[in-house]
Amino acid sequence: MSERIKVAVLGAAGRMGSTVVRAVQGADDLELVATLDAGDDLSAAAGADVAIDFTVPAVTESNVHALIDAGVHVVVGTTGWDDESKARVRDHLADRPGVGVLIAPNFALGAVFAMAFAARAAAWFESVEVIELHHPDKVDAPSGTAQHTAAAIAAARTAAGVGPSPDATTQELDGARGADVDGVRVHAVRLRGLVAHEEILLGNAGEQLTIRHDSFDRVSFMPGVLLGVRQVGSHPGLTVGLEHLLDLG
Ligand SMILES: NC(=O)c1ccc[n+]([C@@H]2O[C@H](COP(=O)([O-])OP(=O)(O)OC[C@H]3O[C@@H](n4cnc5c(N)ncnc54)[C@H](O)[C@@H]3O)[C@@H](O)[C@H]2O)c1
Ligand SMILES: O=C(O)C1=N[C@H](C(=O)O)CCC1
Repeated sequence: MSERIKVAVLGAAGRMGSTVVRAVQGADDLELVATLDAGDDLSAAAGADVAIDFTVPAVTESNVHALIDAGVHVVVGTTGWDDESKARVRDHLADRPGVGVLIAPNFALGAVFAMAFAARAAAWFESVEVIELHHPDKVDAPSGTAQHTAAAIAAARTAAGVGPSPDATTQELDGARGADVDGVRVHAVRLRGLVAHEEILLGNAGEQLTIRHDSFDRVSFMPGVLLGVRQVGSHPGLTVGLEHLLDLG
């Protein structure tokens, strides 16, 4: 058998991190060499080939820079990334050829396909809005997935020369029309009992297309996380979105 990939998990005590630890332990080609949570010394991850970060938006970027310095590939599921923080990682990686970082707002395969289908359809519908629905312990809104979805929809509509969704609202309570992500309205629901869900609503005169994805359990993210771990070393530089590993990018 070829050598196993040495894996470190950051945020290992969390909802996602603990699920990832079990998934790595269950994979014959992976070896769990470090589990870290808040307060642990990041240098414990330096012996890994790949580190997986499911921490919190406030710390994920500094974790990634430290791991790049240590020459460790990184698979990032933590959300909260913006254009500036991604640009800083891209610049850092330019000085560390061979190191790969994959940032994916959603590792559930169905969610990645839902985003891709929505972006393809978006140029053909007059109206489009995104609704994301999550458990109430989530700290960021709107979800990273919804922002990634809206950005892809906006890019597809711009490329096709489609204008903004029609909206006659002139009077509103703050927030009633949701957040504006690249011109696409995004609404966030927080409800006990939910895990991670997204609907993309597309409307034309006389018809509606609804694309919906549901993660009922965090195990849904594991095939995508493991795919990222196995492939990140062959994708030097920064990759944003699992779609690029599924030939959907
Ligand atoms: N990409 C995806 O598919 C996907 C799926 C689910 C969740 N997420 C994202 O993953 C992140 C984590 O979600 P969660 O539900 O597991 O949160 P959580 O709060 O359950 O877990 C976060 C963990 O990170 C730990 N942590 C905090 N600071 C740390 C540090 N400096 N070093 C190491 N660990 C640290 C916390 O103690 C906690 O155990 C969120 O940003 C969430 O949006 C992404
Ligand atoms: O539970 C969370 O938190 C999730 N966060 C990601 C996001 O913000 O898109 C992915 C789904 C679950």
